[in-house]
Amino acid sequence: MRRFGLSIREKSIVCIGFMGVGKTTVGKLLAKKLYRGFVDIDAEIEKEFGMPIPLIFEKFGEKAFREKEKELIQFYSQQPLYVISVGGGAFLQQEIREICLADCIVLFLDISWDSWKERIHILSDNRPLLQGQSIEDIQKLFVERQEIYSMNHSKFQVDRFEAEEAADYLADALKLSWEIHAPQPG
Ligand SMILES: Nc1ncnc2c1ncn2[C@@H]1O[C@H](COP(=O)(O)OP(=O)(O)O)[C@@H](O)[C@H]1O
Ligand SMILES: O=C(O)C1=C[C@@H](OP(=O)(O)O)[C@@H](O)[C@H](O)C1
Ligand SMILES: [Mg+2]
Repeated sequence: MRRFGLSIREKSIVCIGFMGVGKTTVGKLLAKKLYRGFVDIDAEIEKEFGMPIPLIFEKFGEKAFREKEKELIQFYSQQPLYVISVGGGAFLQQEIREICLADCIVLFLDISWDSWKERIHILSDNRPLLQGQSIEDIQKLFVERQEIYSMNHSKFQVDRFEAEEAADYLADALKLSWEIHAPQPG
């Protein structure tokens, strides 16, 4: 069921963006800085299936993964005061986009292709959509996905920031915007 009437301070923050941009890492740090709960949807999916993501894809298929992803995001997006890191493909599903954009603060972590390429060697192992793909195919996916990430409330370019610095900046910026949007006395 939907919760209505959450103030901007209470709404959960949903981190979106391409695989490997740092949604899980930065989201976790941000939650700590804002004294919020943290949930990583991929980690929850792994717990529910009792196996890592590549095995879920292999045994049950991407469709089953996406169904569980939707179910969990529909639940957590209705909880107040979380930072929710979703997988890079979650926003492909219209129902996920709509519920997150309606009820949460959607934060797009963006990165340039040149910076992203430097991370590829640490990413392929547990990301089935990167496995066996040429760099050209991955770049195509990267470019195609920009359109779904453009549906956000706020965007942060992570390229030149360490995860800790990015979380610091984001926590300060969010707190400032909450001050600005706070109801004025009288
Ligand atoms: N700002 C950053 N600078 C450098 N490396 C980062 C940064 N954020 C995350 N990483 C590293 O990139 C990898 C992917 O990060 P992760 O948080 O899992 O991304 P995502 O959840 O978006 O797929 C991890 O090894 C992480 O340590
Ligand atoms: O972009 C995607 O379709 C996916 C991204 C992954 O999460 P991260 O974005 O956290 O790597 C994970 O959900 C799964 O491998 C599919
Ligand atoms: Mg992640």
